[in-house]
Amino acid sequence: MNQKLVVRTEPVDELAPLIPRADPRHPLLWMRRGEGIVGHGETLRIETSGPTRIEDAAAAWRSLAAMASVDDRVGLPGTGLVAFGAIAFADESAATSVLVVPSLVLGRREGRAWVTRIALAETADGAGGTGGAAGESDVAGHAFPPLEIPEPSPKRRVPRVAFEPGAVPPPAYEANVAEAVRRIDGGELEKVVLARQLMGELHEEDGLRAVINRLAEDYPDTWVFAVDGLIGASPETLVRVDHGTVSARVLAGTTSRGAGEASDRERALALAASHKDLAEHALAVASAVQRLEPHTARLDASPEPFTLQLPNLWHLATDLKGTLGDGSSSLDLVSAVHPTAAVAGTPRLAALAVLAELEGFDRGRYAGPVGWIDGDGDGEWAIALRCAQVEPDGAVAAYAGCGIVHDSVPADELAETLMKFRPIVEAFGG
Ligand SMILES: C=C(O[C@H]1C=CC=C(C(=O)O)[C@@H]1O)C(=O)O
Repeated sequence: MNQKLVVRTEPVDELAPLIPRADPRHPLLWMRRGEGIVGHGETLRIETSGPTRIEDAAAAWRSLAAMASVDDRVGLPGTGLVAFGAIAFADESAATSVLVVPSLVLGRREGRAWVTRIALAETADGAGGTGGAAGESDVAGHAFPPLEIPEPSPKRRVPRVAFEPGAVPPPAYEANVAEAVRRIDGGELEKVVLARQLMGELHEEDGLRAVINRLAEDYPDTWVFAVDGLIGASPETLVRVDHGTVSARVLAGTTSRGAGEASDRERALALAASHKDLAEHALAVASAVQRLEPHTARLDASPEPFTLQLPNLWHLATDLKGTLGDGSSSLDLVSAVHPTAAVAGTPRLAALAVLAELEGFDRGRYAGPVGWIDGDGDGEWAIALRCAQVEPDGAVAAYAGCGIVHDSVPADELAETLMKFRPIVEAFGG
């Protein structure tokens, strides 16, 4: 007996707001501006690790999807077969990379709402399904349990997690930045992104839904995610594939918000004119373009970086848009672009070596790809920034890092990590 996935998506009346319907203990969620998908249960998971973790996940997903029988009566991004994914940053990380296929997905997009059910079914002949019309009849023959849509739960206060410096406390971070600048000046590399960690403990087992809710309320324009304990609100789209179109948003270069309107505008203007930030940004754009180009028939970048306003800071941003040239899935493109110079540096290998040496801790899934993929390979992936990994024992590790170039100043970079920690620390009640 072989097994294959049977999938049915059907329209339902409004599901808004989505977050109160998420699982409070094991939330699975991908959302921006109130739209997105929430997963419940786990029909199966794919776990990978090591240098080929993304390619292995992409290949496993391709064969699973090819065998699935899908009856999708809505046909929007995020309907039909989907998996939520979180990928470790480094080849040598001890953290696993996962694709989680839920048993129930609740989704909202473009004013429409849907429910997807995903189950494993035995195939008597061992041959599996082939999708299409035959696949649909397989779904029709499958007895899904009666549909139970989780009711929204009342809003709760966020849990209180007290964060302490973890790996690379502030003085060590400043020393790392100074050392990175020395190496850059010595010609070893052009840019390296150095991170540090905060640690805390979550004592409320079912407190994560409130954390996610706070992130979504405070940072509605970011990708709010929860996948296998990785929780965050990232402004950076690593890559998005939708019916042959490809897009990405590259971020690098940061400044604080001003206190009043005039000073805020001045800060944004200064960022847009800062040689240091423009240089840091250009390297991040170049790395993404160079890696995406071989897979696209066309790829356009916004001509000048623009300033992206977030509640906690300003970023320099460049949007990339293009068309797919080679039938890559979104995970294939994730594999091509990760890690960009926004989270590693330039040249890539030299930067990875320097960051591993200076940081000296395992980033886990921080700065790795996080998102979802569907049965056709389309999907949306962000870089896991402004995030924390919550372990089953309640340990919470939050991360933030900065791009270091030749004129970086250690105290300024340390201050920048504080700005970047703000969303996740506040969401945990800090
Ligand atoms: C590495 C992080 O941010 C990256 C993304 C945007 C801006 C960045 C910067 O200005 O340094 C970083 O490259 C982080 O938030 O931990």
